[in-house]
Parts: sequence; structure tokens; C-alpha cells
Amino acid sequence: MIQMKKIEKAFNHQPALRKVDLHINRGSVYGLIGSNGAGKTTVIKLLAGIYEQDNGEVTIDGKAVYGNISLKNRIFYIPDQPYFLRQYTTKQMARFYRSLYSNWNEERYDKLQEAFDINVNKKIHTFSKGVQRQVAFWLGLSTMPELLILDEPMDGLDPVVRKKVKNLLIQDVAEREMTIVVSSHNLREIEDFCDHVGILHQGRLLLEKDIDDLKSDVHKIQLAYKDGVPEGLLPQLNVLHSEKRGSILLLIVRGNEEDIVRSIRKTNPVVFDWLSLTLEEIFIYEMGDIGYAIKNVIV
Ligand SMILES: Nc1ncnc2c1ncn2[C@@H]1O[C@H](COP(=O)(O)OP(=O)(O)OP(=O)(O)O)[C@@H](O)[C@H]1O
Repeated sequence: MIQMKKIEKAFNHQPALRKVDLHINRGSVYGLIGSNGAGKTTVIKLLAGIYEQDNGEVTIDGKAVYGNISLKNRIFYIPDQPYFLRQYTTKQMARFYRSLYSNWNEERYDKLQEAFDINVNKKIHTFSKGVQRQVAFWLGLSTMPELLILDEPMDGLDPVVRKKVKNLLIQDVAEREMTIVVSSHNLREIEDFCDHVGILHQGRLLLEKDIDDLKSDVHKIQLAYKDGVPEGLLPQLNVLHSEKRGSILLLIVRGNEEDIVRSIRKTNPVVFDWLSLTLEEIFIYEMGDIGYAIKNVIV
């Protein structure tokens, strides 16, 4: 379990994080989203043990992260611009990490070579941004981290590589309970990759939720009736939003799916469609003001 308790961090007396509490379970893929300057990188660098907090606690399995070398051996951090030693090739960088990380797995490194198809004898800085990022993933996964921290990880990767990388990451989560913390501006990317989401805004964590819980509790339904909407229907449902589009009634409803279906079926609609809701819509309908703040801060 990774925990931040009442974390405060300022730069030049300007607060970047204000009493942030955060909880990440082992084996979870946790998406941290927020606009520019929200504090994502600061959170990530605190989790990676690069920054020390001014106040509060950052712990993994109850142990303080900052200055803890044995914990750092189990963490791998890929920044938005991956860093490599100057003039190093992938082979040399692999040798460096092998000497640094006690869980380095040579077999994994060899196997991942097939996935990435990168010339190990070429200097890394001569590769494109996207290929350099692939080198970072390759080496990072070969250290067999328990916690992989990714800052804007998919930037500069084409859709095919993006998919390949996501599959490799999910495989490690499934097979050995690796935990991933990933920061992004992009709610849609978080939506299909993460199981938990935390939203940072101006240095505060607005909310932290299980994405499946969010999705299983709010529904979008389209209905139409031959003789208009029956009077008794809406009071039976927990309606967060309703909208008439011609003869179609669009409802956003909170509650148990089976109960909702039962109530609606009794009213004999001529159209009854269950539509999918995006995470963005859920935030807006479910969280009112916070939802609108999120809509305004996230692309
Ligand atoms: N090393 C630093 N020195 C001074 N100020 C900093 C430093 N790092 C971050 N900050 C400030 O802290 C605040 C949070 O920055 P941070 O980089 O954590 O945000 P972010 O959410 O990652 O933003 P972005 O999406 O633009 O990368 C910003 O106001 C930023 O200017």
C-alpha cells in the first residue's frame, strides 16, 4: 500500500501541494490527472523519493520513501523526458541498471528485445523521442519494479507501440502485482488503462475513486413512449439529469442496474437503450461543481 498523508510541498514559498492524501493499493493502476501545474509531477517525484516533502508522510508498506535505498530498488520512474547517461547505448545502459537494481532480470531483458526491436549498440540519444521512450520501458521493466511510476508515458508513442507497451504493463500487473502510477492530462487515456483515478487541481486532490465503482453506479438511458412519459416513472429513479430530445427522453440515473431495468420495463417503453457513459460525463453528472471544475481543467 502506497500512502500520502497530509502532504505539503512548496517551491520558493509557493505551495505546489496542499495537504494531499492519497492511497494506492498493490497491483493497482492509478491514474493521476490534472491540468498544467496541478502538481502531478511533484506527487510523482515524492513517490519516487526524488523530492522530500515539507510536511506529511509518504510511505510504501508503512516505510518512509525519501532516503530509503532498499525501497528505491523496487521503484522505477520514467519521467516525461526519459534520462539516460550521456553517449550510452542501450546495452551500456542495461549494464548500468544491472549493477544498480538487485532484481534486474536478464531473461526478461532478452525477451523484451523481441518486443521492442531496438539496436542495442546504437547510442540512445540518436534515437527519436518515441524510440528513446521505448528504451526506457524496456530497461524499466527489466528491473522488475514493484512500483512503476510514469509521467505522461504515452507521449510520442505511435498507436501500435502504445498498445504493445500497455499490454506489457498490464501483463506485469496481472502476473506479479506490479503497481503503476501514471500521470496524464488525458482523461480518456486514464479511462481505458487505469482502475483508480485521482484528480489534482491547484495542488489539491479533488477526488480519488475506483473507476469501476464510478461506472457501475451511474447509467445513461434513452427512452421513448407511445403516449408520453408515464408520470410515475421519474420519481422511482434517482435521476441526476434528464433531457428531452424530440420524442426521446435521455436520463442519467444513479443506482443498481437491475432495479432500474425492472422499474423501466414495467412502463412499457417503445425505445429503451442503455448507452455507455464516459468518465468525463460521470464526473460532470455525479459530482456537480467538482465535475464542472474537472471538465474545465482536463482536455
Ligand atoms: N523545481 C521546481 N521549482 C520551482 N517550482 C516548481 C518546481 N517544480 C514544480 N514547481 C511548481 O509547482 C507547481 C506544480 O508543478 P508540477 O510540475 O508538479 O505540475 P504538473 O501537474 O506536473 O504540471 P504539467 O502538467 O504542466 O507537467 C507549479 O506551479 C510549478 O511551477
